[in-house]
Formats: sequence, C-alpha cells, structure tokens
Amino acid sequence: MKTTQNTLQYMTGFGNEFETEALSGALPTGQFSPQKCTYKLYAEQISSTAFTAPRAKNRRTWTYRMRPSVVTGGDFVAIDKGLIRTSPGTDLNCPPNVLRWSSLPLDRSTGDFVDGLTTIAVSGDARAQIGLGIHVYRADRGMGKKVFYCADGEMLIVPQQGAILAHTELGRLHVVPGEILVIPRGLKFRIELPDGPVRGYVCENYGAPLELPERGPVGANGFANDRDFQYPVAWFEENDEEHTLVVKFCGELYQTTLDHSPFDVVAWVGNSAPYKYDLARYNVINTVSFDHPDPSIFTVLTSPSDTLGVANLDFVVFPPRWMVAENTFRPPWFHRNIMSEFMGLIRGTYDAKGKGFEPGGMSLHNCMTPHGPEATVFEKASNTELKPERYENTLAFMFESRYVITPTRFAMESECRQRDYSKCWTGIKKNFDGNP
Ligand SMILES: O=C(O)Cc1cc(O)ccc1O
Ligand SMILES: [Fe+2]
Repeated sequence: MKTTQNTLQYMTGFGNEFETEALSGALPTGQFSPQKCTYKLYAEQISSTAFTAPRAKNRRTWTYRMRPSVVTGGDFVAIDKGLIRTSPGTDLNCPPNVLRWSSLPLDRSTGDFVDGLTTIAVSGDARAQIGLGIHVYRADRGMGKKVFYCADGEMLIVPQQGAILAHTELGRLHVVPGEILVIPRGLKFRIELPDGPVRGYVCENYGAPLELPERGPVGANGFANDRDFQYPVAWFEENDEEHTLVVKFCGELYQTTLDHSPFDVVAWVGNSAPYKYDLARYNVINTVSFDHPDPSIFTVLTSPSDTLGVANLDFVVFPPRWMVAENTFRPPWFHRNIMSEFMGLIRGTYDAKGKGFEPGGMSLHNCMTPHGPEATVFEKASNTELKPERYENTLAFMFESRYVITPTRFAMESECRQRDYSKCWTGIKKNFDGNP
C-alpha cells in the first residue's frame, strides 16, 4: 500500500514525554531498564542533551529494539562526502557582499537524499557543537537499504518540491512542501520519495536542539502552538537483509554494514523524537497600528546559544498574512544586522524582492552586510495607497544565526550564484533636495 499523508498516525504536542508501542506490552511499566525486556527486546537510551541538562531542556528517549545499535558489521570506513561541507574547514574567506542563488537544477541524476546533499554555507564549529550547516537536498530515488544518521547535528528539513517519507527509528513521517521535519541528532533514518523527485533545504543544527521560543507578553497562545507539532507512533520492520549505515561525523561520511534493518524499535518512551509541523498552522502576530516589527515575530523554532536571547539558530517563516499597518513602509526595511541571515523561498514571492528571489533559491546577508527592499519594491511601497492587503502565495523562511555564515566554494563558484544580485539596489537614487 502506498504510504500517504493520511495513512500514518501521529501524536501531538511539542516535546511531550510520549509513550508508544507497536506491540502491546513492549514498553516496561514503571521503569526503563528491566532485567529482561518483554518480547526479548533490548533497551537503549538515546540522549539528545547532557544527562544533567535542566529538566526543561532535557531530552532523551528509551527505545526497545531487536538489537542494540552497537551491533554492526564492524568499524566504519571513510567514504566520499561529495559536496557535503562542515564548519570549520572551509577553504574560503567570507566576503561581506550580498549573495543570492537561483534554485539548483533538478534535471540531472541526483541520487538519493544523502548523495544529493549539497552544502551552501556553514558557521561555527561542528566539533564544539556551535553553529550550523546549510544544505540543499535533491533526490530522484529513495534510499532503499541505505540508512543515515548525522552525529554533527539535528536536521531541520524544509521541503520545497515533492513529498518525502521519512522512515526513522521512532516511526514514519510524511512531509510535503509547506511542512517541516526535524530529526534529532544521531537518529537513524532513510528518506523515500512517494511522488518522484524532490528538492528542499536542510539546516544542520550543530547546537542545542530546536525549541519553541518564549511568548512574553503575547501570552499563553500564538506563534507556533505546541499542539500542532506531530510525532510518529512506534513502527518497526523485521528485515534481516544487509543494510548500509552511513554516518556524518566531524564533517566526514563513514559507512558500515548491518545484517538487519535498524528500524527494529518496537516501542519507545521519551521526549526526543522526530517531528513535523505544518507552517500554515503558524499563528502570525503582527502590528495592527503602524511600523514593521522585527522579524523575530515570525520565529517558529529557536536553538539557543549560551547567551540569553541570542540564538545559535532561529528558524523564521514569512507566511501569507494580512498587512494593515497605517502610514508605514510595509516591506522589510533597509537594515544592517549583527545576526547573519540566510533565506530560502518555498513558494510564491517575497515582499522585499521581485523575480530574482525564486522558489528554491537562496540569499545570504551576513553580519552587518546592508540589505533591504530592492529599488522597484521601495518605489512601489513608498507610493502605494495603504489599504488592508492580503499577502497571498508567499512562503519564505530564514535561518538566522549569531555566527557568521560562510558560503562554500561550491556555492561561490556555482553557475546558480547571481553575480549581479547587488544591482537590484542600483536604482535607488538620492531624492533629498533640502525641501521637507
Ligand atoms: O532581510 C530580510 O528580508 C529578512 C527580514 C524581514 C523583515 O520583515 C525584517 C527584517 C529582516 O531582516
Ligand atoms: Fe534582513
């Protein structure tokens, strides 16, 4: 049977302590590690935060599985990492220029999800668990008997084209453009393609796991609501054919064999698990009076750094919404920011830019690099009649980080880089003539 959006079950609530079993009685009652587990399973804990992390931040999951993960065909061997890059270790300086890319083409054989991973930019230091890697994924086939985990970070997957079906140790999730998928660091998964070739973005978060931002005076509801996050139910396959396990660790890819499928978790309990979220559920809170607020009002998820309020990664989304601000320049303003801003577009157009920022495309405005509305947008928005207006057909997002985001050599040399990007501002002339 084809697995579609409607055939899978989910549990809801961000970061809940979930309990799920695919065979009844597989979860121990009242303890995690009994002398003997039911169904002769093995207990294995996956810790996504330090054992001693504060309770509110602590994330771990207990799995009950046919074999513990340590059972493999032997040591890992290094394999070709293709276009995957990791911070530090980029051989490029980071220019203070505005940078933009057209979408990477889907018109060639891209392989599976791992084969097609192409790193566009990196920041921080994966070994220190600081910063992030930004990749585009392109795939034209499923992973079959290949399984992947990333020890360098949590993976935030933002589909732009085509549905993906993620089989993970903790269950299956079907994710379409407009939704996001987050896979905890180290969790094994494979991506299948139920409807053909796919493309999208990945933010590999080397830092603290993504969490919901505080709401402050907004109160108990709004922005991304906890109840809209969906987690898989336990699911397993009993398959003793050979599988390949590929691991990303310290920027390299390694591989070993397994004489079985690692998707053999019959039951699990815990709060660290893959989840998906439909960005259409984001409850936009914005001005009903005047001025354009800071884009932090659009933060879906945040990975905090050790400095309060200064994120390792903010995932920010610009969804369809009403614009009603009076006497206001409504698009994003001209600005310079200590935080570095990497943007992508899932569909439609973005209010600060015309055609050049296209679905599947990307832009990078680094620390203190000036940017803002292009000339034609400035002209139009400065002169338009300010009626309530609905922004339709738009879904842009931003990965924003306190750490400078360095483009890879591939990204800088790619034919997709729009070398004339800065020209979109050259039409902005001095209007000042001394008269008020
Ligand atoms: O640069 C951008 O387009 C992102 C952005 C959006 C916005 O509404 C305000 C500031 C900002 O950096
Ligand atoms: Fe910006």
